[in-house]
Amino acid sequence: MKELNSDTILSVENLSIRYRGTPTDAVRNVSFNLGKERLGIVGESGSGKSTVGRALLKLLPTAEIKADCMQFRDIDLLNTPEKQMLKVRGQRISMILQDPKFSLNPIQKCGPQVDEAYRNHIRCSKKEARQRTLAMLESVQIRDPERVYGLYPHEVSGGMGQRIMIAMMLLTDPDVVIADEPTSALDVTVRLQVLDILDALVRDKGIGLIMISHDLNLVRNFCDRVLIMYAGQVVEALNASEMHNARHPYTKGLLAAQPHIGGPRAPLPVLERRPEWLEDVKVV
Ligand SMILES: Nc1ncnc2c1ncn2[C@@H]1O[C@H](COP(=O)(O)OP(=O)(O)OP(=O)(O)O)[C@@H](O)[C@H]1O
Repeated sequence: MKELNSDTILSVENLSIRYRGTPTDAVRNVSFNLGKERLGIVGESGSGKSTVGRALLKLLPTAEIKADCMQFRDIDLLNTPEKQMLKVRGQRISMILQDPKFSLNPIQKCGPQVDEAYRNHIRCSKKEARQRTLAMLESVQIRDPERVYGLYPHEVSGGMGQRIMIAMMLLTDPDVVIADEPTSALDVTVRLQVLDILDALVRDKGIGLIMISHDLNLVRNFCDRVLIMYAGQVVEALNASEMHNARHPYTKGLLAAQPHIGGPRAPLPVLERRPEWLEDVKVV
């Protein structure tokens, strides 16, 4: 196992993943470190972003995961038995998914679901869990937590549902949060509120946030660093503020394909893809 320096929470080296029964790796030789920062993983649909996120939590029962290193603090995630993974998952590394509708149980009120998640990890009375839930709901800017506690998932808006999911994920003070398209199902103003909450987690609690998205502009404006994925590989890693200096032709193509409001009217360029980009990838 590697000795991680104090700034590194998570370290991944040459991660490759192949789904059983498929002829090629869905993810190949992906490497990155995560500190107390916002790391974006961006790429088109099918490029392997979510597969990387799920692999970190070993949530891929139908895939083979190989890596030279996949380490969270002093835990070797690759070789950790499932029993210990249960303590890592949801407690020290949490995940938020795109649409709260699919994550919340439709036939149970929202508050008790959060209580239950807490009591799965921490031994405490129902009353203590309820108090913790209400405090967490308040911390994600839900103004009337008592009322929201008693609502069913279909009675809350998408933005409220996503905040409930974030509250659920924060219960155990995780060190790493993997947010997989957390705002794609939300409208623009609610999206900003949710990003604000995630941003505060990095600033105030010092978590490491992995933001998975296909939205280059969102990642560019929100994250500190960005990994660009193309067909299962990271082809470029950049500081978000240096995006305009991208060197890989795929990243340049993605940037050129962004529409500019107010600019001269012109057809958007077609995104070029070349098979040779996948041979001998050196992350630039
Ligand atoms: N359970 C599975 N079995 C087989 N192949 C899969 C499975 N899940 C994903 N894949 C394949 O792995 C590749 C990467 O998929 P993944 O969902 O990680 O991409 P993504 O970049 O997150 O895409 P999206 O933005 O659409 O979610 C795709 O080719 C996909 O078809």
